[in-house]
Amino acid sequence: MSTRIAFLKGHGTENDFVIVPDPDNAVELSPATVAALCDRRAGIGADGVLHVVRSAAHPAARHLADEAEWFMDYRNGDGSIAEMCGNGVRVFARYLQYAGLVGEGDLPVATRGGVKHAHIAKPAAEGAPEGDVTVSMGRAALPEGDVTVSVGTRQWPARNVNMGNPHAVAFVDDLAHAGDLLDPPPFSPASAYPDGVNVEFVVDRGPRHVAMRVHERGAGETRSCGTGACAVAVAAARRDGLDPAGTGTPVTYTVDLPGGRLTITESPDGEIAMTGPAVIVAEGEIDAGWLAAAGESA
Ligand SMILES: N[C@@H](CCC[C@H](N)C(=O)O)C(=O)O
Repeated sequence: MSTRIAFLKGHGTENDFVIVPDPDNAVELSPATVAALCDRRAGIGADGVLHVVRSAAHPAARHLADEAEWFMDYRNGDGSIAEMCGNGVRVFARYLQYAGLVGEGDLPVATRGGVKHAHIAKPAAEGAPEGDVTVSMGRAALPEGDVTVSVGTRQWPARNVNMGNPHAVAFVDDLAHAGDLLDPPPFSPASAYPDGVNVEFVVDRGPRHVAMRVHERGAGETRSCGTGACAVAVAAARRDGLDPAGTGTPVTYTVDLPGGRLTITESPDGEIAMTGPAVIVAEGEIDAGWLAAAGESA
């Protein structure tokens, strides 16, 4: 009888993930096996994988074990590794709650971008839907330098924002101008993003309210990107002449994505909080033989 590996499927504003609970870091997840799991026709299908490992059991997180028991070993759908995934942290927290490993309230999560602090809210009332999850995402870095993003014959200046992972934020007149986003949008200069970039296209919806589409590095166009929404909120605030630093007043933007809505607040100390839903939709078992063969056939 073939061995089985437990998995769950979850999403945050429709940025979807295969969740692989593996406290002791015993499951071999090569780039090829991750890509096979995320394949929407031959696999389970997802934008990425959340490998749930105890920090003490993973070489990339052992140094964080005193601060956070759990490590989100995040992989993009193509098998590549990214520093951070904002929606992923919310879904990761929801999984730990679902599994009875943590309760509502505060939860530190180790990531390759450092320890992020999540807060799982209580439902609004008895029998109400699950409460949202808020994640302290750290500060945005805004490297100087002109960046240009293009789609077909159109091109736009983009703001370079780093949320632990790289983003290029372009304000456009119409989200349809981003086209079908099947391929990564070209950017220049190439030196701006030596490791690739997530590209956000943004339009205004009202005061401190924007809508966006995103082409994610390693995943293609997705229905939501949490780090991308934070990058967009900061870029929109600076464009609007708003910087909470030193003012004592936080700045909040509502960011609409194809898969839902996120609320992003930048505090006077620069810390960015992202709030949104996180949902576990299914659980099942993966045939370990299939997974091993997927890794070998790549
Ligand atoms: N969807 C994520 C971002 C995942 C990583 C990204 N594709 C990258 O390579 O940097 C989010 O919600 O932040």
